[in-house]
Amino acid sequence: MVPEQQPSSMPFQRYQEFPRVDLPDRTWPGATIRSAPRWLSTDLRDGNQALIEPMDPERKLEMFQLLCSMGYKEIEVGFPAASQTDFDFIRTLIERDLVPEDVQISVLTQARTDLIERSVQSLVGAHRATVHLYNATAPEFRRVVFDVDRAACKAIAVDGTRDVLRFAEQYLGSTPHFGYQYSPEIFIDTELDFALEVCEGVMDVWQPGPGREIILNLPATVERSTPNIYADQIEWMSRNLSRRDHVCLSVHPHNDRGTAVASAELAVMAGADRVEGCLFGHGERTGNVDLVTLALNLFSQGVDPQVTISDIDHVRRVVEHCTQLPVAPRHPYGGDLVYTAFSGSHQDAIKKGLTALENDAAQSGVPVEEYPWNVPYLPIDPKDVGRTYEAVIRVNSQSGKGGVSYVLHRDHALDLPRRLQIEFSHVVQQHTDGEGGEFSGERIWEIFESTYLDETTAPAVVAHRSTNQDGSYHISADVQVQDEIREITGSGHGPLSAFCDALTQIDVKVRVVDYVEHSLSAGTDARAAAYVEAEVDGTVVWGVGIHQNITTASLKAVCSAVRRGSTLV
Ligand SMILES: CC(=O)SCCNC(=O)CCNC(=O)[C@H](O)C(C)(C)COP(=O)(O)OP(=O)(O)OC[C@H]1O[C@@H](n2cnc3c(N)ncnc32)[C@H](O)[C@@H]1OP(=O)(O)O
Ligand SMILES: CC(C)C(=O)C(=O)O
Ligand SMILES: [Mg+2]
Repeated sequence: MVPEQQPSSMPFQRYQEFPRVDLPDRTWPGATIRSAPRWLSTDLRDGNQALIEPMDPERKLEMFQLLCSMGYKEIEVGFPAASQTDFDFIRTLIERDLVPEDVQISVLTQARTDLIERSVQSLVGAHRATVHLYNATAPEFRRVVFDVDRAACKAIAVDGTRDVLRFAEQYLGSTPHFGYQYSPEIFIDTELDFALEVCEGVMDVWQPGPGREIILNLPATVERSTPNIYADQIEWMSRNLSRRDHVCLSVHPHNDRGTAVASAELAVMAGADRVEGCLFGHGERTGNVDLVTLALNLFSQGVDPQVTISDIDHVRRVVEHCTQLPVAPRHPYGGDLVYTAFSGSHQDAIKKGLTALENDAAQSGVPVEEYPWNVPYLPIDPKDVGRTYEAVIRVNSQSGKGGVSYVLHRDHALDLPRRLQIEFSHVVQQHTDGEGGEFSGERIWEIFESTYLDETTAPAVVAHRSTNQDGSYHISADVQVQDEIREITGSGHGPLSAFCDALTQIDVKVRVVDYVEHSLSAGTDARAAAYVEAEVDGTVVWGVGIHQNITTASLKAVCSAVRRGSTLV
């Protein structure tokens, strides 16, 4: 019987269900995203206004240049009426000609005449610029913050739009590409018919038409609904807006419920043309929607994100420097740990998946980096975003043979036979259980060396000579036994059986059960690894030998098994 959950002591009765949208014929659930939406980065505005320490001009410029280099074409560069620093930064961008020809900068302003005038003034001389006006339209804001009715609330937006037009004519006559964006702030909580009415009023002033688009941005200023309800709201607006062909329908999800990415994706399925957000989800409170995740989610579905994130660590470093806030280790795509597997079964599957990918690519004659990606537990190839496989498999007490042998292969080109993998992973497990924490490649190698390659205890092959007569192999080997070197001789079908025969002269009884060898490198100083599974005094153990000479490597492997067998007995 499953234990019954108990009522919590939380005051959940204080909260209400978010109202649904009456849209029974909604179409978005059947949609697929097949192309990237237009992106707007608001890192320098919404992202910046939420920082403990807002960016100084150098940091702002660094962020702006990063965004341009990634391919963002619409960038909100500040709230110029808010502070001299913001105003001056925008002036610097324009006066020092730092804005690429194909990048449209935008500035945000409240719908207040003096603030609009100052905002428009900040854009004088820009090649491409957008003024972004907002006012809150939700009932609670109308009642509490502005103390206005619907008509007066709409008038704030409409009058503000007139101000924008007026000041643009006055100051920006020479700006070849001037754009306008309006946001009914708190759209998510605004009655849909009223949001529509305000947007229509704004459009009546702006008069969108061919060659004269308007951006209507519908923010989830505070994310309060499940993403499907936001998607319904967007589909409803998209269907009901007039002049739809000349409207760029934009969304601006925040992440209060942790579902901003889903909200943005469903909103695009519901008809949104454009998404506003910040790199790694910076922004007010829990942040704006994360543009990096959105882009790489598209990428992982075979859709060109139209921004380049080929070196995600570089993007992350710049963002961390500019925001002075860290990206969390588990942050999608960019966190330190997101391409790492610690647990045994994951490591095993990844290791097999990577090998299969290489084999499949080789068989079809396609370079592996172009071959369709399909590796368990890794939604994208870390290399596509500039990560190496170094950190993919890391070893701790949760790890199994796959991880340990992957690390040995990665760092030392050793291909341990399966049963040796099992044996050695138990050895490592004893250490991880005892010592705890993560085991580096160096630490694993140390354990491997001391377990299999340490020749300080007897027996150890010092030299060997052999002859092959009458179909029989004769060996004479100098073997270190305690403090002396003994010459032992033996015969067999090959070096291994002859050596095992010779070892009986020093009272060692060993029978080879399995033998595997492979080369470790190419060229004149090529080395080989030999693995011997042997029964030593009734115990079956593995031994490993590494040497330029493959016969020497195999004899060393036998001695390694003998040493290991005698310690275990
Ligand atoms: C959801 C968002 O992220 S919106 C963007 C938020 N970002 C910012 O506010 C950062 C920059 N803002 C600022 O620095 C300041 O707010 C300033 C300089 C623009 C204005 O400062 P102040 O004049 O002191 O006004 P304050 O910030 O207190 O704003 C509140 C006043 O503006 C009014 N107001 C607020 N938003 C708007 C708006 N979008 N349109 C018109 N009026 C508005 C309020 O009703 C209130 O008016 P009241 O004083 O008559 O009651
Ligand atoms: C100004 C608007 C677009 C905003 O940032 C919000 O509503 O979150
Ligand atoms: Mg916002």
